[in-house]
Amino acid sequence: MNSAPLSGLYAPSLSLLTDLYQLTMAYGYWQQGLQDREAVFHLYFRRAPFQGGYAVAAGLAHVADFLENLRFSDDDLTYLASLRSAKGAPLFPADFLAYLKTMEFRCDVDAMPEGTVAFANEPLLRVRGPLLQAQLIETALLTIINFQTLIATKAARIREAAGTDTVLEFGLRRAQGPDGGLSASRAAYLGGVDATSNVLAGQRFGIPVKGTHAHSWVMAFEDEETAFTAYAQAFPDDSVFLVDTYDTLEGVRHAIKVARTMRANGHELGGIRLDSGDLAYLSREARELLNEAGFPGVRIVASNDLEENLITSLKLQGAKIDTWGIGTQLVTAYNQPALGGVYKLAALRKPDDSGWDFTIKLSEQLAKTSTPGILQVRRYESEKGQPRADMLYNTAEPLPAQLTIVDPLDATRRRAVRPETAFRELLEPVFRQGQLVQPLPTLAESRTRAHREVLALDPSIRRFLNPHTYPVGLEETLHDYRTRLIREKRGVQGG
Ligand SMILES: Nc1ncnc2c1ncn2[C@@H]1O[C@H](COP(=O)(O)OP(=O)(O)OP(=O)(O)O)[C@@H](O)[C@H]1O
Ligand SMILES: O=P(O)(O)OC[C@H]1O[C@H](OP(=O)(O)OP(=O)(O)O)[C@H](O)[C@@H]1O
Ligand SMILES: O=C(O)c1cccnc1
Ligand SMILES: [Mg+2]
Repeated sequence: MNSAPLSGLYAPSLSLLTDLYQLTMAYGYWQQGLQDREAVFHLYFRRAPFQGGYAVAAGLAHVADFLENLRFSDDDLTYLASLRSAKGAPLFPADFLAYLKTMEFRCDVDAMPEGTVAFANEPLLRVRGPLLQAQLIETALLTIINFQTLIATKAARIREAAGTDTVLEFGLRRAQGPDGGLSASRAAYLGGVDATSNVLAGQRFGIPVKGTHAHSWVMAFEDEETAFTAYAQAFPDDSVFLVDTYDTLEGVRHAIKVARTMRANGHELGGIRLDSGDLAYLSREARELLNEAGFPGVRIVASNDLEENLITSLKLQGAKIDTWGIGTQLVTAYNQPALGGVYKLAALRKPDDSGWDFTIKLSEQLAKTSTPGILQVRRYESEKGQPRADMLYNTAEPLPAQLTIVDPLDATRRRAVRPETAFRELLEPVFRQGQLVQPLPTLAESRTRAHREVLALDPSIRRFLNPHTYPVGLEETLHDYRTRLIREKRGVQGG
């Protein structure tokens, strides 16, 4: 069993997609009789990626798929039974494994729909249910949501830079392995690219697939013109010629020559691709050559280690590029290869079932201290639908009539909410008692949402350099409660 088949990616038996400590804690909870104590966890990140001002939530569809299929197969249990303690005894006793065998997922999950714009410290997802189960799923939820949210956010930034130009994702060859590539293609599409070169992603997720040809195609023929002619023969209406194998502008001239023959035969060349050199200069020169030759409709595709800042710079330089092909920088999130999303316990049912104990994780840094409660995120919006401020509040406590939002890092910064301000509640029911409440949005719908939500943000929050911090605060009574809890846990008797 040294090479499990890759074809099983996202297939039913991913129940062991977890860190060992989730299972050892599960056994411990079970041994202590705590397995069914009701618990609430929140999944959130503490800082938006890429030093940006926002993130695009992604991955929920795969989380739902994982949770719907969460059950331990005989193979899973056989494997767990084979694990040994330091002294060689079984790590997990047979009666615990028997418990896992019959266990059925029955948590409630509320989450931001995919494509929702999210900010630091806001729960993207909330899990409520038996402690053992809610804990057990931590790692799978984080690995799915951290990566897809990261890549969807990168794609949204690239979309921002590219404006209405076409963006193609070319990353599979440089992705973090086959699953990295597959997840990245999905998240990149959700975040705003138009198509992918990844055919498996096209098949699995219905993403449009697109592409040109490689240098090796040109090198396989005696000269460039022959290579272009041959490609046009194979794809008379779908040809984009890569022109930089030998000399880029010579390549453009060869492309024009072949394009003339194509036109004489009733076909049009789709585009040319530039993959090296000064893309601003070469694209301008190529555009002029193509226009002069009567081919203003032939598109110019550019690729070569592109990302949002380069696209912005090339546009400022007057580059004449219609389509951006982006690989490595997008699918590996090159400049920030991980999102630090975390999953924290925020409430536990009292042992006598008389109410909740709200829990907090302290940190030296106030920014890393968690927020207790059963949280909801309320987004206040202007009449035009522009987000103004987000408020986290505890749904387990009554809300006061007059709402005030407090900045958790500086309690002197507060704003009163005018009662007539429109708002949306961002966490929506996804699972109840382990059952999917309703079908999730399609990938295309989530992509539309992402586009709409990012564009609704003020440009000061979207900009790449030193973006403005979007206001996210705690409802005042929650803030006061959290402050009290921090004092108590630190052993300080506060008023
Ligand atoms: N006008 C430009 N302004 C800023 N950066 C550019 C410009 N044109 C290209 N670049 C970027 O500069 C980097 C280096 O380009 P260059 O063509 O030298 O790279 P290369 O990968 O070595 O090319 P080759 O395939 O010929 O080896 C790439 O990331 C490319 O996208
Ligand atoms: O640069 P990326 O954003 O990752 O885009 C994908 C790259 O993959 C292809 O070639 P490859 O890099 O394999 O070879 P090349 O650089 O010699 O063209 C393509 O020509 C791009 O350069
Ligand atoms: O179709 C292309 O042009 C392509 C595909 C993958 C990587 N680079 C380019
Ligand atoms: Mg390259």
